[in-house]
Amino acid sequence: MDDRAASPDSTSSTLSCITVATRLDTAARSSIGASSSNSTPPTSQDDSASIVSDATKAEAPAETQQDKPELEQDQDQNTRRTSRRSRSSISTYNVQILAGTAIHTPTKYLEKHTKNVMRQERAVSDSTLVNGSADTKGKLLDDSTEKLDSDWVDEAPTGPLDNGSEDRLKRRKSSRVDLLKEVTRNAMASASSNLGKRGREVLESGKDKLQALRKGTGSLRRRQSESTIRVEPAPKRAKLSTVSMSDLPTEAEKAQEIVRPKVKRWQTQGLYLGQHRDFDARFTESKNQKKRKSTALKENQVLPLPMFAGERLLSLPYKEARDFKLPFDVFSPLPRKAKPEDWKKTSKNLFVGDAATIWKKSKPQAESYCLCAPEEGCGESCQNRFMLYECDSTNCLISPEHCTNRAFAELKRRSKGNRYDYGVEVVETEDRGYGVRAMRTFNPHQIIVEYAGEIITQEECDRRMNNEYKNNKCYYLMTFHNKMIIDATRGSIARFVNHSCEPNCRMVKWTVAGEPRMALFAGDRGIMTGEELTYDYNFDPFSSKNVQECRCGTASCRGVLGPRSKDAPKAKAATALVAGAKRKIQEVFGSKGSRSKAAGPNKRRKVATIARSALAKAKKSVTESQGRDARAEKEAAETEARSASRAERAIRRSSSTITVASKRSKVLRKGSSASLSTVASKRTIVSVRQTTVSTARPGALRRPSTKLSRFTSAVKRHSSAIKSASRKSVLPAPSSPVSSKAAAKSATASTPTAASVKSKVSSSGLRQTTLPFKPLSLDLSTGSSSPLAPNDDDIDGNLREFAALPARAMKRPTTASSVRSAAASVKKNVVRSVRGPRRAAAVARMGLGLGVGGMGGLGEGGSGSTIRVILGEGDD
Ligand SMILES: C[S@@+](CC[C@H](N)C(=O)[O-])C[C@H]1O[C@@H](n2cnc3c(N)ncnc32)[C@H](O)[C@@H]1O
Repeated sequence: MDDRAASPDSTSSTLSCITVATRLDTAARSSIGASSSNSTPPTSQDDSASIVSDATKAEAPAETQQDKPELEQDQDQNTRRTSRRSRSSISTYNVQILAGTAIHTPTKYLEKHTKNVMRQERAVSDSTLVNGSADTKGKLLDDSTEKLDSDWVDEAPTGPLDNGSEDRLKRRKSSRVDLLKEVTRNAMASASSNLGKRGREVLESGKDKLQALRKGTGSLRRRQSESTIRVEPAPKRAKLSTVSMSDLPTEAEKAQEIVRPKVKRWQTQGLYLGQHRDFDARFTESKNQKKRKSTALKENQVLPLPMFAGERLLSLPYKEARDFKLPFDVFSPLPRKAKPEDWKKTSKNLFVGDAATIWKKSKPQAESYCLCAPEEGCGESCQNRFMLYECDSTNCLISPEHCTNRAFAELKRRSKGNRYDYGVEVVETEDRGYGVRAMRTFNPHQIIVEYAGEIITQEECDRRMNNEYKNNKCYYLMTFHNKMIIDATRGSIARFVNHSCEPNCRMVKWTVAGEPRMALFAGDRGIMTGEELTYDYNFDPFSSKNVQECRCGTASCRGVLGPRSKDAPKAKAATALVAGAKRKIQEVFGSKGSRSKAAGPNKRRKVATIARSALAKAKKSVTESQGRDARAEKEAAETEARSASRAERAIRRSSSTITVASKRSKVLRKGSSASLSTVASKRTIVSVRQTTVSTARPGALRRPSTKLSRFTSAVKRHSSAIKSASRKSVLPAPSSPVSSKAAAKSATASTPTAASVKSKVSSSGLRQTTLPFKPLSLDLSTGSSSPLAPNDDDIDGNLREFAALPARAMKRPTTASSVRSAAASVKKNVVRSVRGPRRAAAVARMGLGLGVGGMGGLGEGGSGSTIRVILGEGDD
């Protein structure tokens, strides 16, 4: 070990010290790579090349800087690149070796001739020095400093080594140091021919420096001489060459050496092992594989790992499955891909055949506009929401970011995202064919997926049922709009959603940009990831033949796909039983007067007893089934009556206390040359009856009633608001009259109270007992309004849509100033709606000179906590 300490021979430093000839470096590396047997085991399959790499790691001792002379340390610092430690992890791949083109010295040869090599080191050094090609720093070999200095060499023992040294030499097992020496020797030998003039000069100067150093540094010299030097007297150069040449491997040997397969060492422990559930880290991979194949390995049923426990619970057959859900962030179910074969996909409604024509003719005329303020965000009180109209830029003033009533727009956005944004997938169920599962959570009432398909007429549906689908087990038909039908045989994923008597979703029809569209929405509880999506089909089987057993497995399962009142098939079965029994009796006893003579009296008696009991049973069954029917019908009737009375009450209350007006009006102007004439407020016609959600659904009865109850509570809130407003507020007269007529009007209405406003509203005919509202025309020039003719759209080509009343103007104009500002903003909008040369006139009339010409009635809004300004008869 001393010799190592004395000579800084770490591989890295050795290599880095060859600054003048980079080829030496390359040669040295290739030799190392070729002959190293001390590689680090590879850690992956692709890492086989690493078997031959990284020879620099293992055995070179850590050298200490204190052991070196000062100058040497300086030189080291200047020339050394990175530390051995930091380089050790870098795998080096010797391309020459891998390609089989490297000229190298096999390890075998090196080991065999270790001794020779050791002995010849000195000779090599000498010879290279003669040729002027030694390493400049004299650090390549342990004892290179000795070789450079003849005095020093003289001090070294020249005879046979002492016993200790010889032993140590014998004990040396590793060929590494020898290898390094061999490499260096080769490098130096080749350097002698490769070095140019300059290189040789550097070499010489290095030699001089070392000599100077030696002279001045007695301590180093002493240390060197004290150390056991294992170098033997230099053999003759001729001998070296003879030995080297004779022992060089032949070409065949080299080739064999190169192609010899490298043994791959597999990692048996570590982070990425045991990723499959049957892996046991205590065993080898092969043993694990064997175990996996044998059925003997049973999963720990009591305490399985959490991830596997969750998976197991979720994958149990649904009857055994426990009521258990892992949160999404703990267990994200991997999609079990089901690929339905005959599914032609489309995510948009396609009108087919006559349906397109019918659709164009029967486009819904009714419109809805919302009056929500931005802070309300089109929430529960939004009129559009209430009417199942989606808000958009044409019917809502709120920006899309703040409006929460744009479900289909959200769906469109989501469909452009990734599959988890989209959030649903087809899965195979145990006993109901395919189904749909949520891949994410959904909030209560959030849109999930659109039910899209081909829109066909009833006739086309019949044709398809009788021809194309006559052998089908599943139909994907749903009543849509105006007696049209959505056929989702070619349709969206929603067609796979199964029925449940306790569903977690609802299928709802909305009007989006004037078109009806169906979509599946989350129910009141919301949806968890992994949950199967279901809705109540309220299936109409058309005939008893089509009645299907329900396998939803819920507590309140009705037993069939359809409403409970469809117990009719059972009743029918009972009736058939009675008829069968009667027939039997007749067969036995024969018809009246012609009793069968064939049967003996005993047999007749026996059969008669059986027949009587059968008849009694059948009758009992009929009675029971009739009783069930009656009860079901009674229940249905009660529910309907309850809903109807609730609806009636709500309407009565609403009509007695408020007048709901739509926000959007249309300004109709008669294009006379002289004046800005008639501005008609064409009121939106909406009907509560339009809230039919989807056809033939008892749920549809419930839904409007829920809506109505919400509506009713909104109405109540407004009633109390108006009452308190009427107590508080006194509305002053508008400050600047519009015209003499308007001035007169405003004078008469100088101090309108809430009550007077109410009475005014009622006298103007705006007060409605039933919806829809009567449309009014508003004459700005005269300040009067009158009910519009039913078809008032033909006023003239200057018809313009009245810019919606700003939401601000809708908010509680209970004080004089707020009323004034509301009125002003109405006027501004009227003016804004006028374009072209008449605008100036309008501005003149409505704006500066004219001021506020009096407000319409102050009524209660239909929703939320706002009180809405209504342009009524006699108003500007
Ligand atoms: C619109 S498809 C639903 C998707 C269907 N499971 C499939 O594989 O294509 C309706 C059919 O699914 C089956 N189905 C849906 N819900 C069911 C339930 N709760 N019980 C039994 N069958 C059901 C019935 O065969 C029904 O006719």
